[in-house]
Amino acid sequence: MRLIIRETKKQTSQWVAEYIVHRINEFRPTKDRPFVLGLPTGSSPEQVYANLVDFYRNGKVSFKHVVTFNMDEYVGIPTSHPQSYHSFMFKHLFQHVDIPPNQIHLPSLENYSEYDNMIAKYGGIELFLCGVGSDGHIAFNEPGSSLASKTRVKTLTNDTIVANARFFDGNIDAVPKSAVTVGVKTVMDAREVILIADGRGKAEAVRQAVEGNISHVWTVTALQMHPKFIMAVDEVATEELRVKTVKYFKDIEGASAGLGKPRPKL
Ligand SMILES: N[C@@H]1[C@@H](O)[C@H](O)[C@@H](COP(=O)(O)O)O[C@@H]1O
Repeated sequence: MRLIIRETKKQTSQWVAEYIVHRINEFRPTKDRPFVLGLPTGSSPEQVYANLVDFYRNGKVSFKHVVTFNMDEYVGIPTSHPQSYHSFMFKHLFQHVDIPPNQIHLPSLENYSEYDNMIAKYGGIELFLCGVGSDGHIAFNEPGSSLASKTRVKTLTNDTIVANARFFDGNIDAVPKSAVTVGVKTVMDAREVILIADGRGKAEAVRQAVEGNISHVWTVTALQMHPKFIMAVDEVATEELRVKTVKYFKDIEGASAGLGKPRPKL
């Protein structure tokens, strides 16, 4: 894995957005060979989406030949609900860029059993952008989820319901109790995964992802087995990592960017 550490969330988001733009452009997508992008919602990717919209407006990227698959959606609220992930995605990204609506996919009660097949029909996901819950869940793969899971309906843990109540005026009762989510394997099947995490509240999840053992208790740890996995985090999200770990990743990233001083002996 690569661990990219930037001082602030703003800088981390900028790095991730630039990386996505670079990957889309390098791929040279066409109508017959679109770039398939997996996407998350949440506060973590918000700034990334704002940056992608800026890149689009400045002519640096087009989404005309990009096909998207979102990772999750609540069950029990209509897609038109302001807090649905459907609404979130249109508000922050889709309505501002040139992606054709028929190239946008979100999981639902109607399509979830076919969702992994739909992805496979496009040749699989090229790049999956993820966030992570403070309990280490990816998408809505809560602690104890199978690391071999595919898209399905999951019951949300109390921790997640409490964490997401901030989007429902702090009202825990208004938060849906279940969701449709891609599985851990759905994410693992992507050719590349990039995860963004920021803030002190994610520090333990980041520690587990980087230094922990692979475990279904912290489903993010499955990504240690992914052949092409990047974590992009801000400084404060590294606070539970060992100093040595942080130094190691900063050192190799600095060296590979040609910025590094000679590597100190650890
Ligand atoms: N299902 C979503 C995840 O996809 C998201 O990554 C996580 C973190 O959200 P945030 O980025 O708002 O911290 O929480 C939610 O429960």
